[in-house]
This record gives sequence, C-alpha cells and structure tokens, in this order.
Amino acid sequence: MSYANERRIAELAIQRACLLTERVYNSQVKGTITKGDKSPVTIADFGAQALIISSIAHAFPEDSVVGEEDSSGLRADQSKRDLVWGLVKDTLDATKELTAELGKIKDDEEMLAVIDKGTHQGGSVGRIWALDPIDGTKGFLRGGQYAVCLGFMVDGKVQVGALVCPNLPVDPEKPEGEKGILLSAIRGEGATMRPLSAPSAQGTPISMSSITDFSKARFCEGVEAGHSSHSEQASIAKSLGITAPSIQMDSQAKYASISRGVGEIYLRLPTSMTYEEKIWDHAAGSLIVEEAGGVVTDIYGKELDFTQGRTLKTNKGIVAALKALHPTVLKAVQEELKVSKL
Ligand SMILES: Nc1ncnc2c1ncn2[C@@H]1O[C@H](COP(=O)(O)O)[C@@H](O)[C@H]1OP(=O)(O)O
Ligand SMILES: [Mg+2]
Ligand SMILES: [Mg+2]
Ligand SMILES: [Mg+2]
Repeated sequence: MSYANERRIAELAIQRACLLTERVYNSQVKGTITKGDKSPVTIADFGAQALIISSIAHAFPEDSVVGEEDSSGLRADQSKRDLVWGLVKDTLDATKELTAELGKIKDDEEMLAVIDKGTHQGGSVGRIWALDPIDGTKGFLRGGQYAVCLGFMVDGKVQVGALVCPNLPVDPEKPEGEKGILLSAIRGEGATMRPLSAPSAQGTPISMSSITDFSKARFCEGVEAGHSSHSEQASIAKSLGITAPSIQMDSQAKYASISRGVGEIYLRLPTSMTYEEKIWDHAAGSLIVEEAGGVVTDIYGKELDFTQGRTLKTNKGIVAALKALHPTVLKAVQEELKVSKL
C-alpha cells in the first residue's frame, strides 16, 4: 500500500503552516511563553499546530495526532490567543485555494479545540500522526534554523515523513542564496527534496553523501549543549579521525542536512539519563535519512521504537549515519560513553 495521499496532504499542510511561522520569524513579536519544562513556545508554534491538525482532521477524520503543544498557555492569555487567531485567520484567507483539500477553522474557540486534538497518547495501534509545529524553538527565537515536522505512523511504524526547513539554502553550495526546502519520504519509496518556492514541482530524489573516509567526514550536531553533549561528541570525532569542524544547527534540519549529503553523521548524545526523546522530534527526520541511505539507531544500536507512546522511552540518544559508516560510528560512541553513561 502506498501512502502517496498522506504524503501529499502532509506536504501541503506543513507548507501552509510555514507561511505563518515565517511571518512570526520575521516579526519582532514572537509572543513567547515558558512552559512547565522551562522550554519556550511561541505564537507561531500554536498557530502552526492549529493549521496542521485541522488539515489532517479534514483529510483523514479518523486519524489521531500526537502534537507537541496544547492550548493551556493560550486559554490563560487572551491577548496571545487573539494574536494566534489573527495569524491563523490571515493564513487561511491567503491560501483559499487550499481550503477544499485542507479545510479551515471557523473561530478562535474551534482553534483551541483543534490544538488540543494533539494530546493523543500515541502507541502501537492504528493511524497516528506525530507533529512538531516548530522544531528547534530556541533556534527560531535566535534567528537560526528550525523545522516544521510531520510524521505519519501505522501501528507504531513511521510510513511517511515531511519536513520544511525554511532557512536551509536550496543549494548548499550557495549558502547566501535562496532559502527554504521541503523534504519528504514514503517508506520503501525513497526521499525527495524541492525548493519551498516551487510548490507544484516534482521533488528531486536525494541521497546521503558517499564519503566513507572519516578524515573527510563531517558531523552535524545541535547548537544547544543542553540537548546533546558537545564535549563527548568532540572526543568521538577525534577517535574516528574526523578533523572537519562540526556543522552546528538547531532542529531536524540536521536530519535534512545529512540526508542530502551535507554532513555524514548526526549524533545526539544524552545529557541526562532521565530525558526521553519525543516522537515528534524524530519521526519525520529519521525516515527521511533511512530512505536516503542512512541508518538511525539509539546509542545502544537499537532501532527507534515509536510504539511506546509520546516519547521514545526505550531508546537513549541518536546515532544517524550513512549505512557504511554506522557500525564504526556506533562503536566509537559506545566506547566513549560506556565509562560515564552505560
Ligand atoms: N534536555 C533536552 N535534551 C534533548 N532534547 C531536548 C531537551 N530539551 C528540549 N529538547 C528538544 O530538542 C529539540 C531541539 O534539538 P536541537 O538541540 O537538536 O536543535 C527540540 O525538539 C527541543 O524541543 P522544541 O521542539 O521545544 O524546540
Ligand atoms: Mg518545544
Ligand atoms: Mg522539537
Ligand atoms: Mg517544537
């Protein structure tokens, strides 16, 4: 069974949401709220979650959604709620040609209810979407990389992944040139990429870099040292003979980057043994890397298990690399971490 229709709706939904996130990215007003876990959420995260879940509910009314955000921050703050509804309404008005396929939201009450359709607990049964309306909110606030991410799972296995990275260059050779790419994949059918500016273009197939010589390989890692250990990453790079400086960027833009051959390895090294990675942070990106010729496991070498609920509670960290490099990278990770962590 091909999931071409799910991929098409996923692409349209995240592109529509990206019009809203870019408007906020380029505005002074971000409307940031600090959540219970101390992480930031902005009016753009809420607006994008509302638009994307309403698209899924319109196209696939029986499906469930595990989304990062809920409406509690907006229910407690009328002015932010008004700001988000203004953004959502403007975006819907500006994209009327998509209403037949993606539907719309009638008022701010419905918008809050739609955001809360993302509170599903996930699991191993049925059709479930994993949504990160803005991945890398800290990067978004800093003017760095972020991604709008949507994965589609059937019985706990990711079948479709779609990512928009609005600030990655279309041509990696021209970092100051046109920005904004959309990547997607269907399991077993490969991964593709196209510029955001060409919504009706056919995606171009992408594949990981073929560099297998570690002295020429490059790491991608997060900007936030609190999300992944930079010092252990540096020791692992040294032990593998990697000399190039690592490419630092926020969000699943790292998965996007290695899947189109910019960087060969992405590591996410646990900074605490209690943090559980969230399914929406990995569903789309991990499938795109696998379909571009990579292998994605945790630091124990275990496959990512999306059947466990809202988090990857049986996994720790991420090791993503070209198939030919992965066993050696994993061994180096385990040698480095076993003293302090395993
Ligand atoms: N303690 C943590 N360890 C690992 N990842 C975290 C932690 N806290 C937040 N995150 C999530 O890490 C991701 C960003 O990763 P990176 O550092 O690679 O850019 C985001 O999804 C962020 O959530 P959010 O979606 O709220 O931004
Ligand atoms: Mg967040
Ligand atoms: Mg995230
Ligand atoms: Mg997020």
